[in-house]
Amino acid sequence: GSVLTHTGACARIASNIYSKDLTHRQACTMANTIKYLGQEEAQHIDEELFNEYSFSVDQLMELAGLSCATAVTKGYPLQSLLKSPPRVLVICGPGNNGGDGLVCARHLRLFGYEPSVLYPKRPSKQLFLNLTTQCEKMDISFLTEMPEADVIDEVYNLVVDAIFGFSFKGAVREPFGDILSQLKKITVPIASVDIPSGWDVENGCPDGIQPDMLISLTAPKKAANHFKGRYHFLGGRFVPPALEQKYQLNLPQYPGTDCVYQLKCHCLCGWA
Ligand SMILES: NC(=O)C1=CN([C@@H]2O[C@H](COP(=O)(O)OP(=O)(O)OC[C@H]3O[C@@H](n4cnc5c(N)ncnc54)[C@H](OP(=O)(O)O)[C@@H]3O)[C@@H](O)[C@H]2O)[C@@H](O)CC1
Ligand SMILES: [K+]
Repeated sequence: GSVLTHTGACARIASNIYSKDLTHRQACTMANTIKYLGQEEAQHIDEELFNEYSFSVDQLMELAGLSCATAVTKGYPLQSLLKSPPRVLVICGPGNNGGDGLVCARHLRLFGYEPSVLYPKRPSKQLFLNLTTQCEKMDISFLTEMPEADVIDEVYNLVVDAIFGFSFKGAVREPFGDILSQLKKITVPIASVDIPSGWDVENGCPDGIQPDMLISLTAPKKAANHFKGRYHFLGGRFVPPALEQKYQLNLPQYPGTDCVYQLKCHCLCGWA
């Protein structure tokens, strides 16, 4: 077939599907060449990183959490925050997504923010105990219960959602149902780690939380096609080229030594 530039391909696909039931922006997102992963594919890549490439969870989680904290500094720089002190609420779930949240909180502290962590269901694995101790030793406070939505709006500048990632399945179980229903009521922005929590990993969730920022780790999951917030970042700059090729991830070139890449549409639709 004919060789199209990225911009040409994006514009062509967008114009073909725009007239159906998609917004121009959704069409452009889909037309982007970067691969959006299904749930099983994301889990296979994860297993391969650990089993074939011999990474440890701690290593990748550190880079994932650093990416999330860095993305927060780009979308919500300290000097732009409306409330002082620069408080951020980080909500951590029971799996590795929650671990990313703990790492993110620690780096946010180093970047000058004042994170508080809500970590209601803590696994007993040493990794999570260590990450918790590291936060405590850095004067990061742990909340004993989820604040009401109006309290969050009053006290915090934003919420980092590190509740569920790509292994989420089925109906939300407590205490996370209550937590997510408070998050649906807040007006301060939500930054979601990897997947907006409570969303189906592939199909999203039309009446779920609506984050302002999404940090996709390794590669976006299919749910990201339904993301309507302002900032979509790619993070987790640790994918070996051979693995990227095997799964045809078509990842963009991260700028210089940056650990995040801001995803935007490259056609001329004006979405930036
Ligand atoms: N390779 C990568 O890219 C890297 C990925 N990384 C990160 O790991 C994330 C994936 O982590 P993961 O596999 O540990 O699972 P995750 O999504 O955190 O949650 C599972 C937990 O949630 C629970 N749970 C599930 N469904 C539920 C429900 N309906 N209602 C309530 N609870 C429910 C379930 O609990 P249980 O079933 O045991 O009760 C389980 O404990 C990924 O998204 C990324 O952020 C980085 O750290 C490093 C490199
Ligand atoms: K999440």
